[in-house]
Amino acid sequence: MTAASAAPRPEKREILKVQGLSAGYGPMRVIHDLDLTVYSGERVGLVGLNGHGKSTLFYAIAGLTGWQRGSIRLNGAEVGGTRSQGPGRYTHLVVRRGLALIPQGDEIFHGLTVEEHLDSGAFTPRAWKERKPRKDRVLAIFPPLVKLLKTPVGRLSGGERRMVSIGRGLMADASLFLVDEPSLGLAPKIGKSVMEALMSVELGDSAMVIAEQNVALLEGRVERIIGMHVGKLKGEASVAMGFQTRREI
Ligand SMILES: Nc1ncnc2c1ncn2[C@@H]1O[C@H](COP(=O)(O)OP(=O)(O)OP(=O)(O)O)[C@@H](O)[C@H]1O
Repeated sequence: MTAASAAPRPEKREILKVQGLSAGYGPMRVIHDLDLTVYSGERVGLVGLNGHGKSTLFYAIAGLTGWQRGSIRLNGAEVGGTRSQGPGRYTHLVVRRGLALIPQGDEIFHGLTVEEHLDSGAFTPRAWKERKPRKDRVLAIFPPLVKLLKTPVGRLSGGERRMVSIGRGLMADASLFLVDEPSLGLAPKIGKSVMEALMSVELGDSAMVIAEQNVALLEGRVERIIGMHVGKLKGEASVAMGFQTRREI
């Protein structure tokens, strides 16, 4: 296709707009007055050391922290505000607005098969209707799972379980995928291949934020890397534009 006949790139859209977000658990404030915007089609790395609030930011977006205040707009709709009725109370509404959270530590069920896990990720009516082509796409991203579809996940290796956990998240009909430390606990080579698989996901109009402690796994692979330090964001740099990524973590 020539440049002249190529379809114009769609305008990038604000998928997530976080403004003035603070969040924590009980008396503890983990996230401090944080702002973040994520656009359609981009993969953003969120890098920070253990305990600096990456998971808490994801939980706050999902409405799973003990408390939070500030604005979180997902696909233009406010899903933030002050939550006083307990973690998880509004999470289904955030999910309906387009969130898929792929949690740290897999959260899988040992007795269920790989296929049952993948199908469980297609829980909205639209995703369920399209689950066959969705599953094919996930299996193309994680080919080792093809032969394991009928195997209970309790029998899989750590790397295979991570593929199942991420694959289940990718089955969702979501526009924002939050992936929490996909390489955690894996051998370096396996962690790298899981990260490469995430990079091969066709985002289309959706977006992905990947929390990771190891900046080297993200460098040169994502559009932006944002450092997180004691509950605040810092050190944003565009790697795709050829700038040197800062290691402010
Ligand atoms: N459910 C919870 N209840 C109370 N405190 C929590 C809870 N989850 C996390 N914390 C605390 O919040 C702080 C930030 O933790 P968080 O898990 O968000 O950091 P992180 O950057 O994701 O690091 P990690 O790699 O450990 O997940 C830590 O002090 C942690 O102990």
